[in-house]
Amino acid sequence: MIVAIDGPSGTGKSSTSKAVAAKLGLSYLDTGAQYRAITWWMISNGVDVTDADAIASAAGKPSIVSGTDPSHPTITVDGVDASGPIREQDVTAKVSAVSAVPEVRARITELQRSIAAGAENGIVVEGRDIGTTVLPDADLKIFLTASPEARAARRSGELKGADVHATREALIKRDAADSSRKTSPLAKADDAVEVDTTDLTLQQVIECVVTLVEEKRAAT
Ligand SMILES: Nc1ncnc2c1ncn2[C@@H]1O[C@H](COP(=O)(O)OP(=O)(O)OP(=O)(O)O)[C@@H](O)[C@H]1O
Ligand SMILES: Nc1ccn([C@H]2C[C@H](O)[C@@H](COP(=O)(O)O)O2)c(=O)n1
Repeated sequence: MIVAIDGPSGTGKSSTSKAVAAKLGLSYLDTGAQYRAITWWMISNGVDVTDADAIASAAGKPSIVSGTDPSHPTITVDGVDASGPIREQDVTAKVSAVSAVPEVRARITELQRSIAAGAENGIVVEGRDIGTTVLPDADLKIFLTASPEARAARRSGELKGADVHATREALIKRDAADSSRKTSPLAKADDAVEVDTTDLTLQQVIECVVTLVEEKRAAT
């Protein structure tokens, strides 16, 4: 069972995917963490992230390893735990530019496909282009959405007191960059089930996705 969960930032992809994978005994892959990891490596190694050629030349250098246990997902870069630094503001501000470079996408997509192929009990893979490009033959594709206001409120709560208006603007800017890039943009696959999470609790979204997976399992 391969489940692809895509959607814009703050729609609940990570929280939902981890919980669904844990409940159903599946592996879990956070592909955003991989793009963040390569971005962190570029910044740490002095690569100019406004220079697409420089990013492309360096794209093959870092070794990125993702742990796929949903109760303890991990990510290392060249053997170093990167789970903290990849969430820093500087990485968040630069990840859309780095992830738009085709050589970066080719490298990370190959990694994602090999992780999915090796997941013996099945996997939930979440990101922006999983249903459209990375795993177009996934058994189930889900596209999560939510209003910008709901997403900003969720993120501000997480960032403890962050300005909701500024958070909303930052989310919208990153979604616009991710949706408008030429290579494999953020998009809903034609055969994805869209779930609007604006007025749902996280628990309701998890239950909805678990039901969709169970229905798919029963039908195959
Ligand atoms: N339905 C929901 N209702 C309320 N809060 C939610 C809901 N879904 C997720 N959240 C909360 O919103 C925040 C963002 O969720 P999450 O990180 O899962 O989103 P995401 O889509 O993976 O975002 P990103 O793409 O930026 O990583 C978290 O604090 C999470 O607990
Ligand atoms: N499949 C993916 C996953 C992520 N990205 C890029 C675009 C996002 O803004 C960024 C960070 O993702 P997040 O941690 O917020 O889920 O990574 C992508 O291009 N493709």
